[in-house]
Amino acid sequence: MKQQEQKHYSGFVTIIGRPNVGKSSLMNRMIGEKIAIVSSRPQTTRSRIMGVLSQADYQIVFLDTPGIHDPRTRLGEYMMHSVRDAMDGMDAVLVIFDVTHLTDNDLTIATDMKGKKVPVILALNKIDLASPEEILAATAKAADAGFDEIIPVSAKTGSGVDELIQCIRKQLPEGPRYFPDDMITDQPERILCAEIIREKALRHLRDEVPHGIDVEIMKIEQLSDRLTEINATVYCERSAHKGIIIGKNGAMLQTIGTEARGDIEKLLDTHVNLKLWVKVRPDWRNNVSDLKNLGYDI
Ligand SMILES: Nc1nc2c(ncn2[C@@H]2O[C@H](COP(=O)(O)OP(=O)(O)OP(=O)(O)O)[C@@H](O)[C@H]2O)c(=O)[nH]1
Repeated sequence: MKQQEQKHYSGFVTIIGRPNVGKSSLMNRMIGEKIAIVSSRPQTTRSRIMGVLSQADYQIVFLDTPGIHDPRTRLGEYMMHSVRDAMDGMDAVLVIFDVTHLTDNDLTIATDMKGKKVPVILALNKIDLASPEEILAATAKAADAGFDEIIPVSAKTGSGVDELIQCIRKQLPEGPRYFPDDMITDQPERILCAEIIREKALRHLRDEVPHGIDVEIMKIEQLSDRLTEINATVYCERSAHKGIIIGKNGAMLQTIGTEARGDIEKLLDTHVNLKLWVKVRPDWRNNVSDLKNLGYDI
């Protein structure tokens, strides 16, 4: 007797939230791999990053967008465009709030979304930092604001994450596998490598060098089955920053390089010979041709 074919569900889900609420962390937790970079500085995520979660009977394609914020520079405007684009053609929207910093302004998103006719799921993240009473109060506030599906989660501990995935899965229509099971992201390796280096740089330099850091991969060359050579340039806006990034006798750059190399070796599954340079590019964030050179699609 022919077995009845199992139904398959699939869809595109955009992730929206203010900077630093944990969008990248939550997506990484759901996908189970490190795709989006995570740092404690707001606005770490600059471009749309796709993550694919494939199971036997469903496939969820996530788009991680930059946080909602005021456009102040051209880069900021670009990020706002990504958020708007990310809403089009979506099967569901995942809104993420930080349960410890829930503002009335955040809650107006529920009203903004009402007209969109897309299922909206709210993840209240960072519940590991809140008491049960605080979580209950935040959930009640969000329900009053009009959110129908509210799931308290912690990207850090994983609590509530399975429930969140099931809630998203229930919103998906029947559909095909859009991507092969083993594909977890559409980001080219050079972007992932650049993001890893930028994450390490931001982690060590968060106070000394503000946001004007970017990384460009100049070369990725596979020298053998077991060794890849990567040359990358770290850009900063001021010459004073260059010295800080390099550090005393090159110590800071070496620390960034060593940490980045470890993560890149895991990602590429080969040994990596990583060479880093630091260059000053004044005002790169407002310069369209520099943004294009750095891979921003503007
Ligand atoms: N305690 C706790 N910290 C978290 C949790 N989720 C994220 N964080 C931390 O919050 C900070 C921001 O996390 P990200 O995932 O980079 O946040 P994001 O929303 O993607 O940030 P942008 O890229 O700036 O939009 C990092 O320091 C994370 O470690 C959580 O569930 N609990």
